[in-house]
Amino acid sequence: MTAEHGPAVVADAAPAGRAAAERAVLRLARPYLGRLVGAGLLAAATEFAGLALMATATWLLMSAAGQPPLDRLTVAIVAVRALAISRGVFRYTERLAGHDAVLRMITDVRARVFATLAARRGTAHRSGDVLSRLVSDVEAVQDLLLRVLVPASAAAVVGVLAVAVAALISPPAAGALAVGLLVAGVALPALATAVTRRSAAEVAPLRGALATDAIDLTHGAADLAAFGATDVTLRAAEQRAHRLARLERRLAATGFAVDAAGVLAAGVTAAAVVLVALAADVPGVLVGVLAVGTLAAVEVMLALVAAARQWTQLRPGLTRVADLLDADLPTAPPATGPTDLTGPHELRFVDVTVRYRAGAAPALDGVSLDLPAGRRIAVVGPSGAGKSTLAAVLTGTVRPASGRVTLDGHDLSAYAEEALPRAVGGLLAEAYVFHATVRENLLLGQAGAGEEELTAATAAAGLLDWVRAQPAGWDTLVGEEGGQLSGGQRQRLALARALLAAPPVLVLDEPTEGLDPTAADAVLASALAATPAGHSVLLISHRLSGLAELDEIVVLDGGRVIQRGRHAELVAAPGWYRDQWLLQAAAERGYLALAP
Ligand SMILES: Nc1ncnc2c1ncn2[C@@H]1O[C@H](COP(=O)(O)OP(=O)(O)OP(=O)(O)O)[C@@H](O)[C@H]1O
Repeated sequence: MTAEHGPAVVADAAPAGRAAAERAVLRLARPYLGRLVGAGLLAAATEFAGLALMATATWLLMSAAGQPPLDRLTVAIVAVRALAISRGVFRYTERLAGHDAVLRMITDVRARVFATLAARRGTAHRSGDVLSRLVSDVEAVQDLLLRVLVPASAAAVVGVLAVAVAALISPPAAGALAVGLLVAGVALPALATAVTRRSAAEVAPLRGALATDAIDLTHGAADLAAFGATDVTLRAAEQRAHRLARLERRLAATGFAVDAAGVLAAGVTAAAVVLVALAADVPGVLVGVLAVGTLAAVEVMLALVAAARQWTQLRPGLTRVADLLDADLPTAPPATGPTDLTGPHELRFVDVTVRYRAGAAPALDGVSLDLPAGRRIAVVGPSGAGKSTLAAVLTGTVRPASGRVTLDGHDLSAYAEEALPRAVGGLLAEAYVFHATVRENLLLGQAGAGEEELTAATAAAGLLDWVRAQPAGWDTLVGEEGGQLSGGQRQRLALARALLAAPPVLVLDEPTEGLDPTAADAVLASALAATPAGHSVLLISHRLSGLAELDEIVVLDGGRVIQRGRHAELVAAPGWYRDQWLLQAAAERGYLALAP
């Protein structure tokens, strides 16, 4: 088994076979099939009422021209009114039934997509990709049903009915109508799909690339300007925009050509039906009815062209949803570990190896560690040594390829995902600060914390003076990702939240990053002092200052433990720790000498 942070399991676009995605969507729709079929029948009734209205009105007008007695027209007059009203009623109920079914189904699908993505939180999806899966891809499922399947099946039903009714008047004319409807309902949609598919396949990634360009050009504006790369990036974005515009123009032009072919098909079919009906000696009024009815029926069938276009555009999204929901999830083994995690704990690493990618050098290589209740250890080492990986293994976000990590003798994977954070947690690398108030960000650590606890944790993190100096105090908004705070304040806020949460095994990954040496020493000392006596601490740090009181210091390099012991022992022995300690001490002496 390799680490959980492996390559994404989700295939992004490869279709699993023809119409496999559509079949998957229909499987999802099964519980709502009754409502969807009802919506389809109502849509067919709407279209048929429209068609019958045109035909009846034509008969009425042409018959009225011969000034027959009024009672011969009464039924048709009533029918015109009834059809006009019923068409509106059918349309309304169809929309109601269709949307009701689809919105219920979409809620299910969105929940399942969310659950699947959450279960794969270790895999490398970009946040934008996750968002698009949850929003636009799921909407593709909705559009497939409401804009493709329901209108297409309604059009097919109406087409068959129109041919059947025309056959009652004149079978040869019905034959001509059938040919016209096949052209409008089969040949033209196939043509529309063929001409749209290639351009649509190019348009979608181009639009995605343009959206990324827009984000890079706005979020990265300062860095692009600093490196003089604004013009080059802007030109690349403009070129993409021009290509997209060209493609969309071509797409629109071919779209218009297909639409024009549809109008032509309606005219030619109507002319053919009239000629065939006249040749078959159909009475004049009925020829008129057939002509207008044909125009209306072809119009209904042309809805299939729009449906086909829509379908082509929806396919990538549908395929992604279907792949996501179809793929077998790596099922977590049932949680067998204890659920009461409130007491003191013993955490052990035995010969733990972590490999992010098969074949790559391990990020942790045979690391063993003992963290009984109340013990405080620091993990130090050069950049890329595996320190954050160790913290990630500890919190259960990365699983080892070999070796064991146990909490109170039970394998970490035996604990329920939601139970583990009650025992192990803290300040992890790049802690997220929410666009909310200081208080709300802190309460995430301990939901019921009162003023006293907030004050203690914030003081220990060295942020209390700043909070008190703010006009809004605890209710100060910190901005998106803490953007209205300095880097150091953001870090202190995240540390205060971790101290407030106070899990029995507290992990602190670089808690003083971004602070100057004096502040860093003070914050580290107060944070350690604020940790209850029976709680163990695993501190990850670049700085070697302030570690003298810790029970053990573990030096990692290239994923291996190269030194371990107390601070005094390590500075006395030759090796990475002593070299680094001397270097850092000299650098900080220089910094302090320069500081005003
Ligand atoms: N998600 C990941 N996918 C692939 N490789 C990773 C991932 N995270 C870390 N690594 C690799 O694992 C190794 C250890 O990384 P880690 O972040 O644990 O080091 P670190 O000691 O915390 O470094 P730093 O002090 O710079 O934060 C590095 O070589 C890194 O490139």
